[in-house]
Amino acid sequence: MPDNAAPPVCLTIGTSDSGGGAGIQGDIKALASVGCFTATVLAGLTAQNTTGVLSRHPVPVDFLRAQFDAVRADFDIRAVKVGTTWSAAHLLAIAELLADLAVPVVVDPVMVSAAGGALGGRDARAALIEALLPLADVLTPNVAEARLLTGDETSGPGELAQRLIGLGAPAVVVTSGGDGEDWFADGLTALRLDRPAHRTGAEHGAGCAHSALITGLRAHGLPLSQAVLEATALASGAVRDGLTSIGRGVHPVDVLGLPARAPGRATAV
Ligand SMILES: Nc1ncnc2c1ncn2[C@@H]1O[C@H](COP(=O)(O)OP(=O)(O)OP(=O)(O)O)[C@@H](O)[C@H]1O
Ligand SMILES: Cc1ncc(COP(=O)(O)O)c(N)n1
Repeated sequence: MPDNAAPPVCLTIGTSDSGGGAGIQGDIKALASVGCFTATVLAGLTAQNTTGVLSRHPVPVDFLRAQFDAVRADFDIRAVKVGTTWSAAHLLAIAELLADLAVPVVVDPVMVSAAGGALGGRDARAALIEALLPLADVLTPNVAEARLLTGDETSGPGELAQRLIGLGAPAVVVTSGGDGEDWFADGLTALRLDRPAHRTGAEHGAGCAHSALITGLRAHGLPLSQAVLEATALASGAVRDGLTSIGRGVHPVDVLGLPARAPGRATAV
């Protein structure tokens, strides 16, 4: 008999953030916050903190495959997030590995960090559009990434979302960070997602949390539109509650309510 209380397993394919706020580390926390267990496939490592990306080290594609095979052989994966993936070779391998895994795939095409460091090569653009978009459940770029992907340097998030649908994405959320205007489109509807814009300076990891939360909520079986609305509200709350005492740059978001978990503060269950 299926155990309905068992946490669904999600897989995140992306890159380590040594600063702990974004990337794979951010994904694990965001997925845990919505009751998911997370398996990880690393495509690369960064030497990074809240002030920026200091150094980077892609993982060889063969070793990416080995991680995927190990995880796939042992877990019932319910949803996948693809984050920072570095190169066309990594993206093509990921598309091949995911081709027969019939679960929602959330693609967050990360190319720049909140603190400004480059996180991907330009050759990745064509591979992402040709190989990964056809497998995606939803694509979640920010405005800068949507402009890079479409080559449209001037349009706002609503129009960029429509353009990405035109490039083959089945659904898109274009996020606008502190500008507060995110847009959802799925080919049938286009919707502005109203949410507050918080000025806490704690946005490091917001985009990673947002796409990981959509992934986790999809793993629980929520319809895409509901998963997007809930993830938007939760990611926005994580910026509002961000950890402004941590780091000297763009502070990390907090999806877990860490201050309330300190010894003596936690509510007894
Ligand atoms: N200043 C803010 N106030 C409220 N919510 C925010 C803020 N910044 C980010 N968010 C939340 O985080 C989500 C992602 O936002 P953002 O555009 O900053 O992502 P990003 O980090 O640029 O994305 P990517 O991972 O694609 O690089 C938004 O949908 C929103 O819910
Ligand atoms: C390894 C890695 N992946 C993704 C991001 C983007 O996160 P953000 O734009 O929220 O800083 C990052 N900074 N580092």
